[in-house]
Amino acid sequence: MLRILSLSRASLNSRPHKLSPPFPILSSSHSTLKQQSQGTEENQSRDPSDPPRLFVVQPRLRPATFLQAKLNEALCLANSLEEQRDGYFDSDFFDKELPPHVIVQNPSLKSSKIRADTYFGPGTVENIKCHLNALESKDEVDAVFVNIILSGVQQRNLERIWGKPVLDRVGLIIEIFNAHAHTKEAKLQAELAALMYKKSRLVRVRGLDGRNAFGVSGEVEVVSARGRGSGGRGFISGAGETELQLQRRRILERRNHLLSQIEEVRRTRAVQRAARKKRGGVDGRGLPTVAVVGYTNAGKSTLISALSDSDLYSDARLFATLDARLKSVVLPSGRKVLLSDTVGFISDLPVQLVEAFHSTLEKVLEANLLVHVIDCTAPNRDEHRSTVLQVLQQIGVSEEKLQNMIEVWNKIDYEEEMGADEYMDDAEYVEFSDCSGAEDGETKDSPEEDCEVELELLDGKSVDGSDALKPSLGELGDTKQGDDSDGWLLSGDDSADDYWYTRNEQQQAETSNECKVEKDSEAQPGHVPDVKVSAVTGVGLQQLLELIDEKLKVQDEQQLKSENNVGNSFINRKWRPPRREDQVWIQTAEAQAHATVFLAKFFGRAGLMSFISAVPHSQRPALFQSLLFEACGRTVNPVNGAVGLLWTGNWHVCQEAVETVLRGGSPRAMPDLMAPTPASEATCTDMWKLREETSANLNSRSKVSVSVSPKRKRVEEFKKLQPSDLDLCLTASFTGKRAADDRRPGTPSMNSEDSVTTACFEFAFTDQQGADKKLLNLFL
Ligand SMILES: Nc1nc2c(ncn2[C@@H]2O[C@H](COP(=O)(O)OP(=O)(O)OP(=O)(O)O)[C@@H](O)[C@H]2O)c(=O)[nH]1
Ligand SMILES: [Mg+2]
Repeated sequence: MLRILSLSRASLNSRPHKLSPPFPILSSSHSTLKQQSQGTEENQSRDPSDPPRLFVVQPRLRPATFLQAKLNEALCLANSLEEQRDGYFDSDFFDKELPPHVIVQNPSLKSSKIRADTYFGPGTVENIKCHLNALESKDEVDAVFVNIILSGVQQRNLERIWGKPVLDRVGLIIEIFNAHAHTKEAKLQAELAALMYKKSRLVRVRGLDGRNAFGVSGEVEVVSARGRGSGGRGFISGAGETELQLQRRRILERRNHLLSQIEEVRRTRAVQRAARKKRGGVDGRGLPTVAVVGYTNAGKSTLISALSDSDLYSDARLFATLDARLKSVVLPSGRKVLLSDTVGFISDLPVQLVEAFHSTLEKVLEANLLVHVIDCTAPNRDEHRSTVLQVLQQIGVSEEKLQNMIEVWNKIDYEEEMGADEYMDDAEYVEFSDCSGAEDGETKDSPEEDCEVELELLDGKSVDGSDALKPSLGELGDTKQGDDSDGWLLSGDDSADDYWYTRNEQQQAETSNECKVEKDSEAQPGHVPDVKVSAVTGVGLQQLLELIDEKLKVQDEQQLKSENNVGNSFINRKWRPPRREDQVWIQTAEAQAHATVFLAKFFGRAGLMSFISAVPHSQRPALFQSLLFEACGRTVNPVNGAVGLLWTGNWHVCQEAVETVLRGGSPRAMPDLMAPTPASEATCTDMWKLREETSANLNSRSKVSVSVSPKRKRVEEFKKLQPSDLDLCLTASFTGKRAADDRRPGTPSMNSEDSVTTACFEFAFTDQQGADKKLLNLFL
C-alpha cells in the first residue's frame, strides 16, 4: 500500500478533467438533480476513460500508523472506482494521481459530538465546503468520499450543503463492486447489494418543484392506489400506499427479480457443468478444495496463479476479484487439489454485500481447508487479520476450520526490498500532504472557531521556533479532543509539518508496533505465520504446498480415526453391523479362510450359504462379520451368545474369541459365563431366566465341546477377567471327537472332517497346509 502511494505520489501531475460521470447505482436524489439539470440520464454507464474523481475526507484516528493505513486504504478505494474497457483498465493503477484528500476532526473520538444531521460539526462541514469550492474552480471533483459510515439523513444533508454527491464507505465499496463486476452473476449480486443499501436509506428530499419526495429521481410524492381495498383505515377504501411504501415495494420487487435471475444463472451453470461431465470433461468434484481467503489486495489471485501456473486476473485496484475461480494444483505427494480464489474482504464490509454474495462465499464454507493470505507490508495487518476472521465467522465458518487455517504472509520480497528505506521520509510526507489540494488561503475562510484552534497550534510552533513542542498525530488528537471547538480542519498545507509524524517518530511507532506484533505472536501462537511467501518471486511456494499436503493428510487421518472411534465405542451406542471399511481387520486370505471354515462348521455349509445369499452383495461382508461375532459369542457363551456378552459387559471376550478364530484357533465355551447369579447381583435377570429355561436344549444343540465346571463363579468375578485369563484354546484345527457324536445327523459339524473338506471344496479354498490361500468369493 505504501508503495502504491509513493509511486502514485511520484506521478502526481495535473491532468485534463472532463465532466462529472454519474454514479449509476447509488446516486442519491440530491446528486441526481444536478445530472438531470445537465441533461444526463440515470443509469447511464460510466466512461471508462474518465472515472469519477473523488475528494477524500478522512476522519482522524489514533494511533498515527492506524490513521495512515486507513488514509492509504481510502485513497486506494477512491482510485479503484473505475470500469474496464474490453476487460482492461485504461490506465495503470500506479500511474494514477492521488485523489485530493483532507484529514478532519473525528467526532466519534468525542462520543457525544457526533451530529445526527451531518455527522461532522458545522466547522468541519464548512471547511470541507471551502476545499470543494477551491477544487470546483478547477473542476476537479465529481463527488465526496467520506471514509466512515453515514446514515441516509446525514448523507442527504451533506450533499445538500456541499452540492456534490456524497459516498460513504459502504456506498463506495458497493459502487466499486458494481464497476468491477464482469460476469452476469457478479453483476446481479452487486446490483442486489446496491438495492438493499438503497432500501436502508430511503429519505425524503426536496424535488425539483420544491416538494418533498422520495426516490432516486426526486419525483414528486404520489400516492399509489395499491392497498386501497386491503390496507388503510377507512371503511370504504384503504388509505392507499404511501410514497415510502411504494418505493420499498418497488425495491422488493426488483430484489425478488434479481434473486430469481441469480438462481437461474446458477442453475444454468449446474446444467452446463453436468453436460461437460457427460461429454467426458473433468468435473473436479471429489477433489479436496482449498479456499484462499484474505483481505482485499493481499495477493490471493497472484498466489493462486503462481501455485497453479495459471494466469488469474490480479490488479492493485481493490476488489479485482469478484467471482470464485478454481484452479487445480498437484501437491508434493502427488495428490491433486483445487485452489479456490475468493472475493477479498475489507473492514466494514457492507452486510448487503455479504448477503448478496452469499452463494459465492459458500465456496469458502464448502472448502476442506482455508489458506489465509495476509499482506505483510500492511502496517495494520493485525486489523486485516481480525477483519478476515470476523467475516469468516459471520458467514458461518466453523471454529475447527478456523483453527486449522494456514496463515500465509505474502509479499515478503517487498519487505526485503524496502529494508532500511522502510518508511517514508519527511520530504515524502510533505509532498504527500500537499496533494490534499487545499489552497493557502483556505483556512481564512473557515469559521472563526476553527481558525482559532489552528492558529493556536501554528502559534505554538512559531513561538518556539523549533519542533520540540511539535505534537505527534496521536497527541494532537488528544489536544483537539480536549478543546471544545468542533470541526476544525486539517488542510494539507498546515499538516505538512505539524500533523504528520516525523520519520523518527514514525519509525518509533512502527518499531513499537512491530514489537507488539511480535509479542502478540508469542502470546497467541495463531498469529505467527505458518509460512512466508512471495507470490511474485516464488519464494516459499514449495513450503506452502507441503504444508497444505500435510494438513490435508492429517485431516484424512483424523477423519479415519474418528470413524474408527465411532466403530469402537460400541458400549456407548447401539450396536450396528460393521461397515465395509471395517473389514480391514480381516487382513489376510488365511484369516478369511479360518473365519469361513469356522462359520461353515458352526452354521453348516448350507446354512451359511443360505444366510449369505439372502442379502445383496454389498451387505455380505457386514453379514459375514456379524455371523462371525455371533458364532464366536455362541461358542464361548452358548446360552446368550454375543448379545449376552455385550449386555453383561464382556464384549472383550467375544472379540478375543474372534481373534482366536482368525488366527486359526478354536474358542471354547466359558462355563463361568453361564453361571447363575443372585437376582440382586445379576445385570439382567430375564436373561438368566432364559438361560435356565432353555439351557438344556441349547446345550444339546451346541456344536462345540463344552466342559462344564461344577464350580460357579459370581458375576463380579468373571467381570474382572482379562482376555489373557480366558480359557481360549489356540489349536490349529478342531480335533475333538466328542461333539461329532452329539451333532444332528446330516448336520455338518466343526469337528467333522467331511465338513471341513466340503467347506474347502465349496469355497474353492485349498487346505490349510497348502501354499495358496485364496480369497473366498463371499466378499464379492
Ligand atoms: N511485491 C509483491 N507484490 C505482490 C505480491 N503478490 C501480489 N502482489 C501485488 O499485489 C496486488 C494485488 O494482487 P491480487 O492478487 O490482485 O490481490 P487479491 O488479494 O487477489 O486482491 P482482490 O482480488 O482485490 O481481493 C497486485 O498488484 C500484485 O501484483 C508479492 O508477493 N509481492
Ligand atoms: Mg483477487
